[in-house]
Amino acid sequence: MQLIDTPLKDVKRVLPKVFEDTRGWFAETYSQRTFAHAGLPNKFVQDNQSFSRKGVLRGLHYQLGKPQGKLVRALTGHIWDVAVDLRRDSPDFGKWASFHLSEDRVEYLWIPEGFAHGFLVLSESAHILYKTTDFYLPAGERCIRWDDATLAIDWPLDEVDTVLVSPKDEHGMSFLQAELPPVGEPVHH
Ligand SMILES: Cc1cn([C@H]2C[C@H](O)[C@@H](COP(=O)(O)OP(=O)(O)O[C@H]3O[C@H](C)C(=O)[C@H](O)[C@H]3O)O2)c(=O)[nH]c1=O
Repeated sequence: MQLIDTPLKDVKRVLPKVFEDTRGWFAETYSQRTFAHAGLPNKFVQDNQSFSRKGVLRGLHYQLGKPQGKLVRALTGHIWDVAVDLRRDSPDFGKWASFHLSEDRVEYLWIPEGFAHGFLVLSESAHILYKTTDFYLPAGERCIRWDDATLAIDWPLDEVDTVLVSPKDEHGMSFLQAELPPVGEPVHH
């Protein structure tokens, strides 16, 4: 398994070893042992999967109270995935980075607790699978608007005809008003 650093401290691209043969390919896409050896968290308690059509934008979401580290993968389709560092004690506080996740490459994006996460679907549709390090806590859910002026994320809107955002996300907070994770959030794995 290969780990690749990203422009954001602690966000990693994770590429499991792929065994190709004349039939196709096989990969151990998750192994508690392999992740532990690589120094990645290996205690995931929930798997999520969402299906979205082209132009759907989900995010920017994070959770207070039970902060969730996320291991994100595109099973089908192609997304423009975004992580935003909300950790006030991080040198990358307020910084975002984007990543192409697609069915063409067996790749996870590891996004630690303390980040907001979102994605835009660029393909006709996409199935996104992600593992989380803590359970869903509806009362702890927070949303920062995808088009927040301070973050100024340059979503590739020219690659989609329309953008479909949930009513909840339409009413997200601005970055400057958002209730941010407490500093030094206990990171548990
Ligand atoms: C996140 C979640 C949602 N739900 C229920 C609550 C709603 O009735 C329904 C859809 O939820 P929501 O509209 O929040 O789904 P997304 O907009 O895809 O939210 C996710 O989108 C971004 C990209 C993320 O990184 C988060 O994992 C998550 O916030 O599923 C659950 O039952 N469990 C869960 O863990």
